[in-house]
Parts: sequence; structure tokens; C-alpha cells
Amino acid sequence: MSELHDLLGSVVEGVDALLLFSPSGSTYDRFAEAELPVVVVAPENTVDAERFVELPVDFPDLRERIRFGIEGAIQREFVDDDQQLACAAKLFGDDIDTVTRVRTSGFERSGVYDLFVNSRAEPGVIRDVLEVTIELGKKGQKGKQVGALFVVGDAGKVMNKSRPLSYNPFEKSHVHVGDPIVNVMLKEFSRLDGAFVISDSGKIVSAYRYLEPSAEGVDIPKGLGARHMAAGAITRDTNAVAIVLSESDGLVRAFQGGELILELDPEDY
Ligand SMILES: Nc1ncnc2c1ncn2[C@@H]1O[C@H](COP(=O)(O)OP(=O)(O)OP(=O)(O)O)[C@@H](O)[C@H]1O
Ligand SMILES: [Mn+2]
Repeated sequence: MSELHDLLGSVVEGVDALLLFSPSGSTYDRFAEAELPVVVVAPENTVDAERFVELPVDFPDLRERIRFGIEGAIQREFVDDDQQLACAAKLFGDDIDTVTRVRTSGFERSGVYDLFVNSRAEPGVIRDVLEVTIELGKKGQKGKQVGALFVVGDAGKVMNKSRPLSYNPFEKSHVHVGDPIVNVMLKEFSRLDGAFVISDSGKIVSAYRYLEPSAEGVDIPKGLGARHMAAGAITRDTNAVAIVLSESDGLVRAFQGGELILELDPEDY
């Protein structure tokens, strides 16, 4: 089977670095002494890797996972933006079964790493809001598909660029996203109009906000309606990110800096 070795050899020939996606301890140890820089991309640094990029959500689509890992590795300066990388990941099995070669410069930056790491809100808060949105999209609310809009971070400015549609049920409360009871509340209130406003640290500041950002220069994909336009625009007008569940197509989208950064189908999670 030397042809097979040659094939794999040509895939990894001359690469500048190796990205290991969620390796087991023994897999990581095999590469610990390698002269090649090794970067681990995983939800947690269980292998104690020197170069580590944290995966905030478990992207089921391997292309998205790899994209996140590469954007993170470039931002953390583990690799350059003009290098050849070997990426080893799990696709079907419980251990690494897939190796792919990627040129970092050929990867168009999507901003998905910045969405989590370089936004005003804490990365964990963005992850928690994304998780609750995915869950809401998967189940709907009482069997019915619902839409929702969460504006996360820079809450003072977001409040200034919005107005209440109804009394705010979170007025004097001190509740945070990620708390299981809060997730139930968020789902319940998502049946009603407007946006949720969440602070940098994850405190729910308000529900039922009608956003009134300037939509000038906001370029979101055609076909998306007022909710998505408001989501895109508020992230251009403030330093917030917006996470939207569409009632019409069931997809979850994230916006930052007025741009669509991430689009995912809750059914894949
Ligand atoms: N400026 C806004 N601020 C807050 N919420 C808004 C705003 N505009 C629309 N919405 C909310 O979005 C809901 C759906 O509006 P619309 O159908 O135009 O949006 P959409 O982008 O097509 O979203 P969907 O895919 O969920 O239908 C409205 O009923 C309202 O609750
Ligand atoms: Mn609509």
C-alpha cells in the first residue's frame, strides 16, 4: 500500500504547522516532540497543549470547525496568514480519522473567531446565547416555530437606540443567560415581539425592545426581513453582536459590525 502512503505523504508534504482538532491525550503526545508547530483546537485544553484555540461551540460541519480553528490560530499568532497547514480531525469516528491540507491565505476570513473572542461581551456569554437560540430553533416553542432576536453586549448604547414595546419583565431582576431557569424564561418571552438586550457580562437587561438603529450602509443578504435588518444595523451602530433565529427559515444567524458572520441550522446540532 505504498501508493496510499505516498498519497497521504503528498497531502502533508512541507506543511508549516499541524492543527489537531480535539485529539485524545495519546494522539497529542505522539506529536508533542515533533519539530512542526502543533496547535490544538478543542472545547477544552484537556491535553495541556502549549498552543491552544478554544472551540466555543462544537461546529458539526467540519469546514466550519476548521475555519474557526484557522482564524483562531492566526489571531493568536500560532500560524501566519500565508502558510500551509495540515488539519487532523474527527469526522466519522471517536478519534482522528481525517487529514486535510489548507492554505491559510486561501481561506477567506469570515470573522467567526472575532465574533466570540473580540466582541464587547464575554465569549461565554455569546456561547450561552447562541446555545439557547439553537435550542429554541430545534424545538420551537410548544411545537410552533418561533423567531427571536438577541442583542449582546454594549447594552447601554443599545438601550439608547431602541424603545420599549411593552413593560420590561426583567426591569429589576438580576438574571443571567446560561442559568437554566433563565433559558426557560427567554424561550417563553420569545413568543412576543421585539429584541432581548443582554449586557457584556450576560445580564438580561430588557425584553420587548424595538430597535431603531441607523440602517445606513448595512448590507445584509436579500430576502431577509426587518428583524434581520435591525439585527445587522444595531451591530454597526454599536459594539454589540446580534444573534437571530428566523421564524421563516428556521436558521440561526449572527451579526457583527453590520455583517452576517455565521449562519447555522439548529437541526445539525
Ligand atoms: N426593529 C426591530 N426591532 C425589534 N424587533 C423587530 C424589529 N423589526 C422586526 N422585529 C421583529 O421581527 C418580527 C418579524 O419581522 P419580519 O418578518 O419583518 O423579520 P424577518 O427578518 O423576516 O424575520 P423572520 O425570518 O423571523 O420572519 C417582528 O414581528 C418583530 O417582532
Ligand atoms: Mn419575515
